[in-house]
Amino acid sequence: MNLMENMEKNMQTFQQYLQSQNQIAPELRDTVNSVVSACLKISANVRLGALAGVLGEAGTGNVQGEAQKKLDVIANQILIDELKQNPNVAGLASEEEDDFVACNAQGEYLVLFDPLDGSSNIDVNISIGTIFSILKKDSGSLNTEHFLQKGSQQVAAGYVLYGVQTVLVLTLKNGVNVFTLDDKGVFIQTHTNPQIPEKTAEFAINASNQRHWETPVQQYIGELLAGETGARGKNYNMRWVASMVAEVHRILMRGGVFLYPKDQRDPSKAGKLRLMYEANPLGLVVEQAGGKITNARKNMLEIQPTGLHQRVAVVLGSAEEVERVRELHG
Ligand SMILES: O=P(O)(O)OC[C@H]1O[C@](O)(COP(=O)(O)O)[C@@H](O)[C@@H]1O
Ligand SMILES: [Mg+2]
Ligand SMILES: [Mg+2]
Repeated sequence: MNLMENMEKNMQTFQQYLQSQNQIAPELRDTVNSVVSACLKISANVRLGALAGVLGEAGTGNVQGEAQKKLDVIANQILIDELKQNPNVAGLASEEEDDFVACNAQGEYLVLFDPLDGSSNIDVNISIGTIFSILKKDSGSLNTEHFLQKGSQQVAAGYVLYGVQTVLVLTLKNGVNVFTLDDKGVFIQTHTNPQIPEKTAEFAINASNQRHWETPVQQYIGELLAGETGARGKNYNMRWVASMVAEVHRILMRGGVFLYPKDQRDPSKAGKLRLMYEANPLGLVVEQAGGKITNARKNMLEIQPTGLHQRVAVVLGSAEEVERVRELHG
């Protein structure tokens, strides 16, 4: 079936979808729209890569001591410029900014984002993405406390995956919708309410860290690797893209379990991934699609944040596997 025939099957554009969501405030819809507009601009840069001179190192580092790629910096600036222009946005927080950035005093919403997730894949043409979380701002002059809300309080969240196809995945807390970027630069709705199956036989973990894992993770992965001869009684396959956003999309489309556990490389760190702009927004998408997300002990979305750049252990995906990991952690 070609694109025209597909369009005739009443597939709606992202704009039509957003306008139809009148259960949410117009100001929130407008905020979501600004994030998506910024992602379209990021997508244009990602797509051209070396032709636009945007690959390679920026030569700078972020607050977390990570080297920034040129595209990390470009994507961050595109989002900041777009969001500052929107009167509904009170402030933003980004992986690439030390502190929050105040936007418009009268704004009611806060946007938190990882401008580009999967930085190690930028220069090698493997899927990367922008992850975003939107919170409602409480009254008072803007301070860090306004941002430190539990994941369950997010009012919208999602990601744009710059992959083989560019897809926008959005939840407004009434399920999940997936939109695919067409050849005219328009997002068209392509999946409504995908469901993550409860059971799976596919897992994702960076196995090069095995010697640093804690006992419950060693035990869990041991069970999976034992396959049909072990306690789980079935064979498992493994995938590791090294872009969490791409792993989550695979899990959204066909199930699976993803782990980035706490390990002993740096015992002072609770994990590698960040709660506010990686785990929470992707967690809301996963939960809205029937999956689960935990820090191996409790529901991710019920963790009270203590810092904008707080790190967490992450286990997410098909419910049966996430529950097994939690069980092994006692
Ligand atoms: O290189 P590692 O340790 O496997 O880590 C990969 C993980 O790091 C991340 O790239 C972290 O995100 P950033 O690229 O935004 O820093 C995740 O997307 C991914 O799952
Ligand atoms: Mg990231
Ligand atoms: Mg990043």
